[in-house]
Amino acid sequence: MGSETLPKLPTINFSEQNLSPGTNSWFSTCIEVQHALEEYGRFVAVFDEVTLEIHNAIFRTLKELFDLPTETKIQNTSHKPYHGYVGQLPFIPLHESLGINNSTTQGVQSFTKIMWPAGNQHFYESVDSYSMLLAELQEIVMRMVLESYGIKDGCDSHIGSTTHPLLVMKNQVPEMPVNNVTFPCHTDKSFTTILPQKQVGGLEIETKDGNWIAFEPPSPLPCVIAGDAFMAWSNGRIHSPNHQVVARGNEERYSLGAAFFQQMDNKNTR
Ligand SMILES: O=C(O)CCC(=O)C(=O)O
Ligand SMILES: [Fe+2]
Repeated sequence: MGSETLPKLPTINFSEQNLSPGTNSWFSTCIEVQHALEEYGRFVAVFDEVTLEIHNAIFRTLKELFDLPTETKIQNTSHKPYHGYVGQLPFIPLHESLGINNSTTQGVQSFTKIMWPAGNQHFYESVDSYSMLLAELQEIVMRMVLESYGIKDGCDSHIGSTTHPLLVMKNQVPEMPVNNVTFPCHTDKSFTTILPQKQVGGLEIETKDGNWIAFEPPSPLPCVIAGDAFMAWSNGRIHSPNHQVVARGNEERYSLGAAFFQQMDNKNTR
């Protein structure tokens, strides 16, 4: 499996100017989003609200979280597989993750209470405000896709209830500095997943023609990946790419996966 760095990542600018519905720049951004999701199933988002300061605060606080004792981390349970605490699994021994359900409602608050019964205002505030921003970006992407497919009348009636589970992850440094897969190849089940990552690298995505490319946008730019729900909803137009994480270098890698699920009312969309 060859791996190379793609010289140009599809990058889309979600600046204020591009976000005014009805303007030419809104419409051309909708087309860019549609094209990137159909051709590549991914893009890098330039979203000014996600500043370097917010980004750095998140990654500092993730270290603090994973440094908690395992006895504390296993208190985070979920009825969904892989959404509670994951760690020390024989087939992914370097990987640890914690799921935060309903991250845009009360989820971050409940999660913070489980991890720090005496409170951790800094963790709560950084993760809560960050997940709100990522949810906002995901809803913009959804609206843009609806618009570019010509589903204009009342986007709101096509967007049902949305859920925003957040996964926070840590991959340890392998003992042997070879290409170790720390998070195996998969597609996401969501509509979209936003993956902000610290500048350590390691995320690889398979292109439609079967090549693996490193996908490493500069901080704080997050990457947006389409998942299986978006592919199914679009009758296969949108591509849900295989991706994986490979350990590189000698630094621990922290990442987030902010998933976006929604119920779509499809009755008027054909
Ligand atoms: O750690 C990453 O960057 C990727 C994680 C991932 O693919 C996922 O959460 O679905
Ligand atoms: Fe994924």
